[in-house]
Amino acid sequence: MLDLPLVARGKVREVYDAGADRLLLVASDRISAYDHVLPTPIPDKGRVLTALSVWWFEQLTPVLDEFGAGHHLLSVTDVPAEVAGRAMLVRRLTMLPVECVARGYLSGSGTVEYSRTGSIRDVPLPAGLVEGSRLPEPVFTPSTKAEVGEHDEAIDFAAVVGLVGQARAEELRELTLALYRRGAEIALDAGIVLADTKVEFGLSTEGRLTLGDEVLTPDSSRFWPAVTWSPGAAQPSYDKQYVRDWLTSSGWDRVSPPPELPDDVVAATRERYVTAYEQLTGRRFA
Ligand SMILES: CCOC(=O)Cn1cc(-c2ncnc(N)c2C#N)cn1
Repeated sequence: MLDLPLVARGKVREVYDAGADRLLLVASDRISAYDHVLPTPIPDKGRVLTALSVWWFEQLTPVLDEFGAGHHLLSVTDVPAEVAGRAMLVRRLTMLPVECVARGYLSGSGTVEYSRTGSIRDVPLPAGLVEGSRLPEPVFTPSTKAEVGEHDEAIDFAAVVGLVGQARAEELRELTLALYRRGAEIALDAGIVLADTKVEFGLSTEGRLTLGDEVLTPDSSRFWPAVTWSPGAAQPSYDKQYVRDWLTSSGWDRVSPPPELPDDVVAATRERYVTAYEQLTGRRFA
């Protein structure tokens, strides 16, 4: 355990108090599937996803600049040795109470909502879309942060206005969609469909809108292999499909504590994270 005060613990990450206006975001090697944290870690997952977030912060800085916004990353080297490579020293922000989700494709809860209403939230969509369909335009589908262990609650744009005001709500929507568009474009060039993503923003001590949290990782986004993309059924997850398929084949009931993963599934899943990083960034994962 780090000798820093723990601020928050998520399924696969922790946030520590790193002193004067700083936090330490630590990514673990834990993996979650079907809303359960699995008992078997995926070696290097934390390091790969941290390296990916750092790279995305670099790639998305021009988009942030267009909006006069910043990001919270300060350092990945000025961190305790025991978490080196899987920790980000970040600026402490006043987080805005909105999970900013952008969807470029129809999937999961989006498909359910669409099949009932022909739209997602307050955004009408054309008829005939199916699971996995690319949307005509990316859609902003915010939610409020749930308590740890609960599901985030979908809210509409009016509710965002109620939380942060009209101007800020519009800024969050436009910036979230701009970040998603740029990320989706870069990802598709690398053979990965970025189906959707969740980003979080806060205000810096100077009152500047600042991108926080992790960015465009397989934990905060749906990554699908572009080569297998085929609307009409659930798309295979780029990184979690081996785990999901093995869990299903194992007969696990998805309620009792999940079983340990076999070594080959662990190794194949680690390889998917490393490959995603190397394909996206063009850099070797050390
Ligand atoms: C364990 C998982 O929980 C979270 O990451 C959510 N969270 C974000 C913060 C935060 N708070 C102030 N400033 C920031 N820069 C951040 C960030 N990122 C706290 N919890």
